[in-house]
Amino acid sequence: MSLYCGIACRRKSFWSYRLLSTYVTKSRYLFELKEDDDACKKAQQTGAFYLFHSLAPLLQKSEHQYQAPQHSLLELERLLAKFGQDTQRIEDSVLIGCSEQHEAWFALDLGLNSSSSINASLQKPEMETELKGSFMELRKALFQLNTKDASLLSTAQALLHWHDGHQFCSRSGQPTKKNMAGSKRVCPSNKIIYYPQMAPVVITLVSDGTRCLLARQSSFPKGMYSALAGFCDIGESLEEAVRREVAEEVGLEVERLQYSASQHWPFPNSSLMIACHATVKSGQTEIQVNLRELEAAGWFSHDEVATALRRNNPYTQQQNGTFWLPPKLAIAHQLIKEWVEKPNCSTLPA
Ligand SMILES: NC(=O)C1=CN([C@@H]2O[C@H](COP(=O)(O)OP(=O)(O)OC[C@H]3O[C@@H](n4cnc5c(N)ncnc54)[C@H](O)[C@@H]3O)[C@@H](O)[C@H]2O)C=CC1
Ligand SMILES: [Mg+2]
Repeated sequence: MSLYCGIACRRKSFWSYRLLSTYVTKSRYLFELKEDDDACKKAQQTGAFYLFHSLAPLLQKSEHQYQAPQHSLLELERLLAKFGQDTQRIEDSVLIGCSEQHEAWFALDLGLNSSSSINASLQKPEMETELKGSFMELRKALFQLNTKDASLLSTAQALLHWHDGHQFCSRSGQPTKKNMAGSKRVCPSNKIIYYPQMAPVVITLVSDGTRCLLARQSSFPKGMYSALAGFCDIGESLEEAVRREVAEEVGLEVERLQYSASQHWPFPNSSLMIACHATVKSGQTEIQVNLRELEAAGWFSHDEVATALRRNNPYTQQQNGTFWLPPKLAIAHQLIKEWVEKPNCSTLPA
C-alpha cells in the first residue's frame, strides 16, 4: 500500500477538500514511483500500458473517434512471449501518469531497439493484427483523440523519444541507465544524471487594438495561419523572447504583453509552448516579413478571424481558398479564440 493511501482513503464531506486531497495524494504517489524503483516495479503489476511502435501510438477505432487501448502487465507478457521476446523489455517502459485510484499508467515502445533486452524491434504489421489496432503517427493521431488520451500520448511519446536519443553519457560515452519510471537516466561510471528536457517556445498573438497578426511558415499545411512562435534563446526571459521573436519575424516592436496559458507540445521535440497576447505601438504597424522564417504574415480583422474560427474545417477552407486556423487542441487556437472573445483584453508593459 502506498505511503499516501491513508490520506486518500479518508472520507471528507466537503467536496473541494476531497478534490484537492485526491490531487495531492495522486501527485505524491507519482513522486514516490519516480523516486523508488521497487515501488514502480510493483505498480507495473497492477498498472496499464499504452503501446507504441517507433514512436507511433497504438490506436483502435471506435464509432466516431480513435481510442488508445490499455494493456495489463499479464497481457503484455503474453504478447511478448507470443512474439518470442523476453519480458526484460518491459523495463524500457516509462511512467506517464496514474488514475485517481492510483492505477499507474506506463508507455512502452515495441519498435525502437531495446536497451534492456537483446531482442530487436518487433514487426509492426504482425503486432497490429494481434492487437486489433494500428500504430498511427502522432501528428495525425493527436487531433482525433479525446483530450485525456491526446495529453497522455503526447507525454508518452515525448518521454520515449527523449530516452531513445539519450542512451549514452555525453561525458564518458558509456551507456546510461534509466530508472524504473523513466524520469531520469544515470551514467554508471561518473554518476551524471540526465533529466528529460523541454525547449521553451513563446507563441504570441500580436494585436494593434482592432486587428490581429497571423502568419504562416512554408512547412504549415496549405492555407493555415497561426500566431507567431519561436524558441527562447539561452539567457532570455519570456518577455525578452516575445519582443525579439516579434521583431525578428515581422519587424514590429511589442509595447505590452499578457501571459495567457502554456502547453506541452511534442513536435518536433518536446517544447513548452508559452502563450501570450501582445500589442504593438500605435502608428507602427507596418509589417516587414522575415522571409527566412515566414512565408507570409498579415493583419486580420476581428470579423475575418471570428468567421474562420466558426468554420474551422481545413478541407472546406482549402477548397474555398480561404485561410484556416490551427485545430482546437493547439494552444494557438486557444489564443486566437481568446482574442476573438475579448479583443481589448488588458496587456502589461513589455
Ligand atoms: N502548439 C501550437 O499551437 C503551435 C506550436 N508551434 C511550435 O513552435 C515551435 C517553434 O516555432 P518556430 O516558428 O519553428 O520557431 P523559430 O521561429 O524559433 O524558428 C525555428 C528555428 O529556430 C532555431 N532553433 C533555436 N532553438 C531551437 C530548438 N531548441 N529546437 C529547434 N530549433 C531551434 C532553428 O534554427 C529552427 O530552424 C515549432 O516547433 C512548432 O511545432 C508553432 C505554432 C503553433
Ligand atoms: Mg517562428
